[in-house]
Amino acid sequence: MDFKDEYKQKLRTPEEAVKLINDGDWVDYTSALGFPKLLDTALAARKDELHDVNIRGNLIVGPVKVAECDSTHEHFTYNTWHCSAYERKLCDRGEAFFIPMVFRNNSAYYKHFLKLNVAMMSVPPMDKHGFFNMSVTTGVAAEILREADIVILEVNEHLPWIYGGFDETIHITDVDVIVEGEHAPFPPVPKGTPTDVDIAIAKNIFPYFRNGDTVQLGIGNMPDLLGDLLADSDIRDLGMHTELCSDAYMNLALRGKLTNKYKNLMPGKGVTGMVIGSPELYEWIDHNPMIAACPLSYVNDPRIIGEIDNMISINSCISIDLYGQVNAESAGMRQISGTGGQLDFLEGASFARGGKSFICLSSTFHDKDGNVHSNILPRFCGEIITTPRSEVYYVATEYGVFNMEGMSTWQRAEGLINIADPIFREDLIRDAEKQKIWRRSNKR
Ligand SMILES: CC(=O)SCCNC(=O)CCNC(=O)[C@H](O)C(C)(C)COP(=O)(O)OP(=O)(O)OC[C@H]1O[C@@H](n2cnc3c(N)ncnc32)[C@H](O)[C@@H]1OP(=O)(O)O
Ligand SMILES: CCCC(=O)O
Repeated sequence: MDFKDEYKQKLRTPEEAVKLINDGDWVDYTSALGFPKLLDTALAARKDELHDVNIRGNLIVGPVKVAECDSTHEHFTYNTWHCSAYERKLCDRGEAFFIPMVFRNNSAYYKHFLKLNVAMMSVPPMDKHGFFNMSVTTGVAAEILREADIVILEVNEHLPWIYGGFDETIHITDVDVIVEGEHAPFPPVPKGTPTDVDIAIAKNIFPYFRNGDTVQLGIGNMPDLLGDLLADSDIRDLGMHTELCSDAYMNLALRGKLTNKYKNLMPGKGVTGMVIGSPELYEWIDHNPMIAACPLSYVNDPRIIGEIDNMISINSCISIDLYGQVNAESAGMRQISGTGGQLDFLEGASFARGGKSFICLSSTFHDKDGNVHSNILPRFCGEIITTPRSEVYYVATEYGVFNMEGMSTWQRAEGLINIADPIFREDLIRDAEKQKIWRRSNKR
């Protein structure tokens, strides 16, 4: 059969497609812009006739109608692997639940442990060979589609087609149902304005970069800003191996700083799993031969990352305690984001020849009432530990950079207090003394 005929045969309305979902099913929306907006709306409209349907997704900017329409969870329960700013508000309101994970294992969870009845995701239009591209969600999509009993694709002409290393496409013969419809162009992801503190942290890390380094920039304001600083510098021939491709990489490439020339793994190719950013980024990445999208089971595998010479990993966190434990995902017990790929890249960069990993944080946090809190805490009380103290390498604040590798507890306390805000240092010293991690001869 001609692929176009097969396409027509599998074409349904969103309302017809979601009739395939039954009570007790597990449904998957993949991630970020893979979110199937029309199918979600159609599924939410079936609320009263369905019971105990669970949905998984992550990094979705919303609105997710199945989550918002049923706070009783009798009909729908939405579960996220990694909170976007929108999904953290759902969790705050009890309209979503968080699933702890590391991204390198995301495929394995589906392959070995999870029930999955229906996968529904957005994809760009089919090509002439009958393939659909997994686009900005390649990092997680292939395994989800392989493991689902039923695959429903929602065609969205605004999604870019991204060349891949492997597992970046699905053929129409493996798809059960296709839906089409109207989609608005993607709005830009809101970007924070860099603060003086962000700029100071980025400047502190900057001297550690060398021509030819391969760079992973994590999620958040600081990694993005560092990309801009690198683009303005005279550094040359950077490489890209990252879970998330953001605008920073596009800016580096357009300024001639990102060439992937000296990468010893996949030379000439910038490797990514996911893409989140501006409409310009989606335009730039579309059919761009310098990019190879691959599953996160490959991109985030510390053994793969460890093969990349001069691999530099930059990630942010929310708080760190005097023992060096890193919390990058919660404010107290409030779920802010997730472990994501932080641990994967920290481990991988530490294995790499010439590799380095950085955890960045502002030394303080100003709450909504204007009170100032130290982000360097004596000890954690309910915060989630994203990276254990044994895996943390460089830590950077606006006051400096501290290398924790091989350091004793008293050295960690001293090094971290030295990069805390001066107004909190005396209190932290007193806490360190109480916790028996302060040496009498430590600097005061
Ligand atoms: C992508 C790759 O290649 S691999 C891996 C990268 N991934 C990770 O490192 C995962 C974990 N890290 C992250 O999720 C992010 O880097 C973060 C959350 C640490 C920082 O991201 P940013 O977007 O810069 O965070 P931002 O400063 O906007 O704060 C996010 C929220 O946390 C709150 N918050 C931040 N710090 C604190 C604090 N110390 N106390 C209380 N709340 C806080 C903010 O108020 C905000 O909440 P809101 O949305 O209700 O206003
Ligand atoms: C795609 C970014 C999610 C993460 O923090 O790992």
